[in-house]
Amino acid sequence: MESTLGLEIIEVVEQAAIASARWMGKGEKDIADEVAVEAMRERMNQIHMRGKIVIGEGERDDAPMLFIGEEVGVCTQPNASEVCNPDELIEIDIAVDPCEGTNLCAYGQPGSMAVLAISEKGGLFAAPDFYMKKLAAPPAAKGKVDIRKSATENLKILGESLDRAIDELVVVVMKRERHNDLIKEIRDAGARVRLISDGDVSAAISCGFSGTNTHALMGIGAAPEGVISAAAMRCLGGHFQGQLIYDPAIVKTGLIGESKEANLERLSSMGIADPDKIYTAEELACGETVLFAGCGITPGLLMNGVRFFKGGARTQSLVISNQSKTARFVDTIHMKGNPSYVALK
Ligand SMILES: O=C(COP(=O)(O)O)[C@@H](O)[C@H](O)[C@H](O)[C@H](O)COP(=O)(O)O
Ligand SMILES: [Mn+2]
Ligand SMILES: [Mn+2]
Repeated sequence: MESTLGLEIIEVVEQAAIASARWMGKGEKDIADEVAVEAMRERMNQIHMRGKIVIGEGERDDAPMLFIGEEVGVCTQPNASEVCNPDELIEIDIAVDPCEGTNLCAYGQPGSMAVLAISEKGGLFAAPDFYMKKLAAPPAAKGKVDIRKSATENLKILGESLDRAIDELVVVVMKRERHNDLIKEIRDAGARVRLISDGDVSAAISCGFSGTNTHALMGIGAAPEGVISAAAMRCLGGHFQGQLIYDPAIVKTGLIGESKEANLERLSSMGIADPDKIYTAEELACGETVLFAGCGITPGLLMNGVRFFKGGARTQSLVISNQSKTARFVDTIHMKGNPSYVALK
């Protein structure tokens, strides 16, 4: 699966990022999202694969989305067996966020990316559009930090694991009212906090790479993004844990169903027997083959954003694979028509 898909999915995220980047800074988050969805769908439907969308972020805020259950790829067509070889007919699951950080894109802020994760059927946790408490940390701290522990305890463990003083640690937290106590605790423990308005996928994955000056992600973000982050962190050998949050009183932004009771019922109807379960990266992305792909829309810690020039655009993408154990940064120039020059800078 990996050898054929690895390169093609780069183009899927590249096309989504280019489409979205045309709307960068225009204050139109829904359009930036919609064009990314369309570009992603169009490019995915050219790939010889039998794909099913298991996470299509967008339900929560009525954003345009690739809907859950949607089949994508040439081999989902009725005549698939005539045009696809048997390998390509194996069903694969796909989690997408065509424009992760729509606000960041719409307002020209760093950290917006087109992202997706792929695995064989059943290899990705079909997370409901709920919130998720998350803890991401570098590989050296994997299995040592624990979401059940306090931030103070985890910072101590993190410092020991990374051989750093606590005041040399940077923790990313989303700037939300629900995190006020957490932010205070991290600062009181001596670590530094980088507050972000959106885009916790980039923050989580940055923990998997040294040199990003990002040593942990703590706090509550969206569950679908948690699964995509977990897929990347599983491939990188980093630490990721997630716990679904179903109580609107904890989330405080209000966009989480009607009541705690109704949310619990919804989880149970989805077959989630233990709503408080703490999932590891290996449980959220449990497939034998797991691939993550992302392409920067606006510049971020991991990748450059899309840069347009007269004859096209230049993108930077990242594909991470648990099979080949590679994190491949891909720098691509997309030529439009017959450009009179190709800009390298
Ligand atoms: O920033 C985010 C928004 O994603 P998108 O809708 O694709 O632009 C995500 O990184 C966050 O994980 C998450 O959606 C956010 O935490 C939602 O929380 P809130 O704004 O408090 O409802
Ligand atoms: Mn998102
Ligand atoms: Mn999105």
